Amino acid sequence: MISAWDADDVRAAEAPLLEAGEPLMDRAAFALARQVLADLRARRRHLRGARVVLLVGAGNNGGDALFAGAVLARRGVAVTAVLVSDRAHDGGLTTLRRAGGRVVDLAGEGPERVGAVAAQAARADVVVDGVLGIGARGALRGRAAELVDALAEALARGDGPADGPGRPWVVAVDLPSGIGADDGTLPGPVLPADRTVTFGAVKPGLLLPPAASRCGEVTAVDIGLALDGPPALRRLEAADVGRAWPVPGPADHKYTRGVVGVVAGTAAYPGAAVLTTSGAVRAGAGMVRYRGPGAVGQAVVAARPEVVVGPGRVQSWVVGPGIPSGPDQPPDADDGQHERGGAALAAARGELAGVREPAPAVVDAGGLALLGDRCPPWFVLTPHAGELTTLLRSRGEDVRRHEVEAAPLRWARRAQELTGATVLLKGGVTVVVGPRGAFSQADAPGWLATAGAGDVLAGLLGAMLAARSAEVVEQPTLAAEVAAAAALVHGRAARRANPGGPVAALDVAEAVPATVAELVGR
Ligand SMILES: NC(=O)C1=CN([C@@H]2O[C@H](COP(=O)(O)OP(=O)(O)OC[C@H]3O[C@@H](n4cnc5c(N)ncnc54)[C@H](OP(=O)(O)O)[C@@H]3O)[C@@H](O)[C@H]2O)[C@H](O)CC1
Ligand SMILES: [K+]
Repeated sequence: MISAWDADDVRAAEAPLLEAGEPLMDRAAFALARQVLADLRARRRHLRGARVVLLVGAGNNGGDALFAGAVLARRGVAVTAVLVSDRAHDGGLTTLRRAGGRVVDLAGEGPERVGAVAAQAARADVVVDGVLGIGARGALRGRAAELVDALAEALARGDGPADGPGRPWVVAVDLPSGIGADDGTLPGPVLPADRTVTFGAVKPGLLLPPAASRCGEVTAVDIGLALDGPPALRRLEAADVGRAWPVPGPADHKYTRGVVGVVAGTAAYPGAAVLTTSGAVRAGAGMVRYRGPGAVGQAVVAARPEVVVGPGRVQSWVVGPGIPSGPDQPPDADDGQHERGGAALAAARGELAGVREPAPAVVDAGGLALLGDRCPPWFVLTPHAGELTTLLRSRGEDVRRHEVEAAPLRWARRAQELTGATVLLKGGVTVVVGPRGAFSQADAPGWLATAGAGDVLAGLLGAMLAARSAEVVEQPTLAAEVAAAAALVHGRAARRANPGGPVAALDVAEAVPATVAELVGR
């Protein structure tokens, strides 16, 4: 598992060590230099003649870059520091100069110099982005923003090193300058990195969309910080999911393995019912019960003979895939699924006569219109950005889809606050927010953005929740972890279904058993 802490928590952890005179910046700078040397060696035969340009801001982020540059200069690398602010770390500057590094004071020169300096940086083997770290406030501004824009243009133009691979390798110091360290937003220009060397702890912004796509490979460096509070964000890895997977034993039967109730699909969208039940069956549900129109039930059983059509005891519900909602639907467009879904959610709340205990519920697509005011945390909503926007607006938030996509953690958190449910926001990177803490999962290939993939995820998640039904109802934070695990399995199944190529949603469901076997077998 990867844990990420907010910038303030990192600062609080740094403070006592700085007080005690611990050389945190030296540790950071040496680790950064070591990584840049390794990256240089991977890109060219000899260090001699290699060129590195440091983009240096006003604070300690720039300090890290300057001290690291001095280490490189002492190894024979031609190092140039470009100062983008009227201040720079004195000690770092002195050390770099003593080591033979050059300094260009771009902040002190006119804007006409920006293009030339950007062109010089574009010809370097490595550009080290040391403009801003966790001290950033808002979008990159001033000469730093001008230089990042000009450099991005030069790179897009194809400028690159004379004697090395096509373009400079960009290494971000602590984080790409200008991203939201805690929320992963991109308030302004950011120089995309090929690698981010982050110190003390991973910051949430490195794992969250949209900023995560600008970070490249994240290398975390231990500089001796003790972060003992709860992380702001976590990312499950394969081993975490394999360890937690409920492997059945000789005493198990379908009810201990978990029965999933599925209310999905309509005569107009029967495929969603097949995909959702397939996801549940292939994830190892003890049994799947389908609720819906007769013709759809027949299509489901034809595709998945394991599925039972009709009512009965369940340990989790999946409500909504393929069920239309919204004001522009003709009244009978849902084929009675709104009523069935409403009853299922009442049962999941433990509020339906004759139902013994509440059960976790996955609420997707048209099911989101059936929620009522408040939900228990064992309800997992699985909207995409458009559905989340509709949900938020229906609860009084004046938000647009592009704003949700620009700040997914913020708006998934808001939806969790407004509904009480656990929220899994689907996207290239999946963000899950529970009553305490959040997850970000980046397991899915872009190929998974295909019709029906969300239906398979809903069924897969339904089976995983059913397998731990009582636990999930008792522990309010567990649903978020199970949802993050489902996103990991879903993404890995898509990769397994057709590595590096297109996948159909049903292929993803078919690949789930082998994916789970590999995780459990680790
Ligand atoms: N604390 C330590 O000893 C260690 C810190 N590490 C590294 O240090 C940075 C954090 O350094 P800090 O000096 O706190 O802040 P930054 O370097 O990130 O930013 C400093 C200045 O940048 C200016 N600023 C702020 N926002 C913007 C913006 N949007 N655009 C342009 N410039 C901006 C601001 O200067 P002003 O003159 O505008 O006030 C800031 O003062 C951390 O990320 C690590 O890299 C070590 O790694 C560990 C030890
Ligand atoms: K930086």
